Amino acid sequence: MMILDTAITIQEHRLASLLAEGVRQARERNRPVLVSTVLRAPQYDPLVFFDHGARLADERVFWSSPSGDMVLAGVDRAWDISASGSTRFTHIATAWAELCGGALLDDPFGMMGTGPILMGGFSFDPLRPPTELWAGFPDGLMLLPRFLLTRADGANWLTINSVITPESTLAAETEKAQRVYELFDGDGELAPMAPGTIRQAEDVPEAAAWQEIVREVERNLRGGELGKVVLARQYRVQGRTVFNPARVLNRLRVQYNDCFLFAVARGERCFLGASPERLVRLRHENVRATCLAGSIARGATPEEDAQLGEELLASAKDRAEHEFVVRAICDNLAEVCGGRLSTGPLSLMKLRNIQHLFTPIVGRVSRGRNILDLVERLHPTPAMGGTPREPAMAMIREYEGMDRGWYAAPVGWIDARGEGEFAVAIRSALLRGSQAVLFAGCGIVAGSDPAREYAESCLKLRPMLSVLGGGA
Ligand SMILES: C=C(O[C@@H]1C=C(C(=O)O)C=C[C@H]1O)C(=O)O
Repeated sequence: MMILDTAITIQEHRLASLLAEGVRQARERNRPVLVSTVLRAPQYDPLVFFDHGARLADERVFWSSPSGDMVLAGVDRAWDISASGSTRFTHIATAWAELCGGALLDDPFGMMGTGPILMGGFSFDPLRPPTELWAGFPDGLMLLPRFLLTRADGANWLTINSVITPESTLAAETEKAQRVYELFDGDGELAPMAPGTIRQAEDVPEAAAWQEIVREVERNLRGGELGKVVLARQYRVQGRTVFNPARVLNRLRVQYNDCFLFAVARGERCFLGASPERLVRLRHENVRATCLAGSIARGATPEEDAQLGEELLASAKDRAEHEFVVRAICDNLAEVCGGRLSTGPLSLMKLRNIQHLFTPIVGRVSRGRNILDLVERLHPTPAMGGTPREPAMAMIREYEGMDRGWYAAPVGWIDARGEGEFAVAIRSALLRGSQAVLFAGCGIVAGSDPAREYAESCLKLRPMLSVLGGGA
């Protein structure tokens, strides 16, 4: 047994015998064998763990549910499952179930968010040809981290995953697993980010051109069959120095703690954000989904703020935009929840610089469902695509003229039982070195005003822009 300063205690003989059994089984069964060990971990900041991971590996993932209730920091890849096209969700779910089927688990605790967990995401539209911007982010990519630090209910857990193939050797697998010690090195603090780190920024397309697109789409919506189409745009930023994802996440954690924080880092690119929008959660057959659509600014005073909230609640246009989302989510979940589905009251979700109309949905599914099945049914909701779904997607392809990549698409995790949680990857940016591409979109309905939609998209860019150093 080896005890380190950081008090991570690994029973190395136990890990070694599990790995040896994995090597034996992989050869005997002539297939990959997943081996997973869960340990108690010290009170170490998962974000520091994520930051240290950059020294060790090209691939890192981060997830935090609102208020940090469940934090997952994954470093290095033990395995991945990628997929393209319209079968991407089922392909990944099937391959994952197969891998978990023959797994060797050493987990005396059984805590949610520990053990074998796949983390990653999907592109918004698998029918749109990909571009260089999103290289390394295919239609679907879920990573099994080699090392996963979980914070749940105030305690930390460390999972070490290995996937052993018939070609693996015990010595190589042991050596890879033991690199975990390097992640707990150092003082456990993140260096702060220097303020004013942005040198230059531009709207893509240019503001007037984007408003022209909104105008044209709005014209199409008047009297047509389409109810709503979401149009997005980019804001491209050039930093003074390379953006460090962990420091950016650290600022998001301070300023947007009520959101889902997520990051998927692959080589020099990192997609990250702070999204207020859950797509769906599945835990013990209980489903939760979020309808979020309809937006207005926060007020400078409590009175003004309350007045703006009232204005949003009374706005027929925003209510219509919101209702499309509620109806679609209920319809899509009704197929699996039947009558065990209920819609909470409409209220306001107040975020740091924007407020939204919000309706929670809860339901129950029968045993054996997996979260990816629910993600497939729900994505894209009319909050990100439009309604009806297919014609709205076709219109986005025709008018938007950009590669959304993983923006506005599902990002999250699934465990070995098929449970997990996905958020919608909005309020997000793709970092690459000292460059960042930020994304924001707005629901367009008949009667939408291009200038107001542009202003709303600016509000939605603000969270990422402020943490990148571009003002409040
Ligand atoms: C598309 C975005 O946000 C979505 C669009 C909203 C709207 O149009 O009112 C509100 C919340 C989100 O569902 C984004 O932030 O990029």
